[in-house]
Amino acid sequence: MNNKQLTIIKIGGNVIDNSANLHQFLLDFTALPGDKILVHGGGKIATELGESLGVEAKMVDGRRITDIETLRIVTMVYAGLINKNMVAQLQAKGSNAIGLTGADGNIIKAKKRPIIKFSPSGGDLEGTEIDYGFVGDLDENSVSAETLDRLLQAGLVPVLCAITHDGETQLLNTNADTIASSVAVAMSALYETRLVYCFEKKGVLKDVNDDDSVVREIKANEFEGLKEDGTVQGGMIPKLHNAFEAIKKGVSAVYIGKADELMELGSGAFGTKMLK
Ligand SMILES: Nc1ncnc2c1ncn2[C@@H]1O[C@H](COP(=O)(O)OP(=O)(O)O)[C@@H](O)[C@H]1O
Ligand SMILES: CC(=O)N[C@@H](CCC(=O)OP(=O)(O)O)C(=O)O
Repeated sequence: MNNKQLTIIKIGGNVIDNSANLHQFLLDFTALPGDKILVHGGGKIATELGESLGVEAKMVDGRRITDIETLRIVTMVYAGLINKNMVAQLQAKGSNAIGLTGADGNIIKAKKRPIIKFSPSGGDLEGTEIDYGFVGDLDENSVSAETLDRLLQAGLVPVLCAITHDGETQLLNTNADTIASSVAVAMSALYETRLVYCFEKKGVLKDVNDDDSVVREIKANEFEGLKEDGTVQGGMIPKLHNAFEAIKKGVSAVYIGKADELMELGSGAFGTKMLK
């Protein structure tokens, strides 16, 4: 058992898009004790900028089809606009943040997703071939835990965006929930690691329209049933998949909850906790 503790927090695009919510979240993040890493998305902002430039967003199974035009947009939005603004805000709040893509320091090396047959159960796209374009998939060797550890030991707070690379000049777009999960798994070799997904709802909800219907704990073997009965849908499906992957592969604790309730994390009253 590692005695060093680390918290990895992922913040989604709906919170980033609201400046008051983002400001409060970054204050709470700064106040959180101990070593920490922030992973951010920003899908909503990339979609809006794309639309204003005449590039329509195409999502399949919660993942963005990333052609060359889209890759330019997401690189500008995630690695530039969002990442650098977040670092500047964290610096002003007293967190010594350093903003990084997966190419910086070779922190996350991904593999371009091959053209795959899409087979959701009963979906319209069943059997069709999908080319996701410049989307990067991660495996157990993708994240350099040693490099992240060196940054933490230097007193820095890594702020990772959803851009990775293949090591051969190509930048790739990787879902931020997946990055958070893979970083947490890799870091759990060195630290006792907890992973926290923050978004705009109070946790995984029994009824997505009732904000107070939070499910406090979900066991891995309950996930399939929640998908089948429609309790979890859309972006929540890949988020839960990533959450359970992390728990299965050695992360000590995984939570999904509301960004502005982050201060409740230690009290046991924060969001939904994933169980093995
Ligand atoms: N049972 C559920 N509980 C909470 N949210 C759910 C549920 N089922 C589907 N969702 C949807 O999942 C969304 C979160 O997924 P996503 O948009 O990918 O998150 P993020 O903003 O972190 O990227 C919520 O905004 C909500 O609309
Ligand atoms: C491949 C892929 O889908 N990448 C994501 C990366 C951003 C992200 O994950 O943003 P949120 O966390 O705000 O959804 C995308 O471009 O939407």
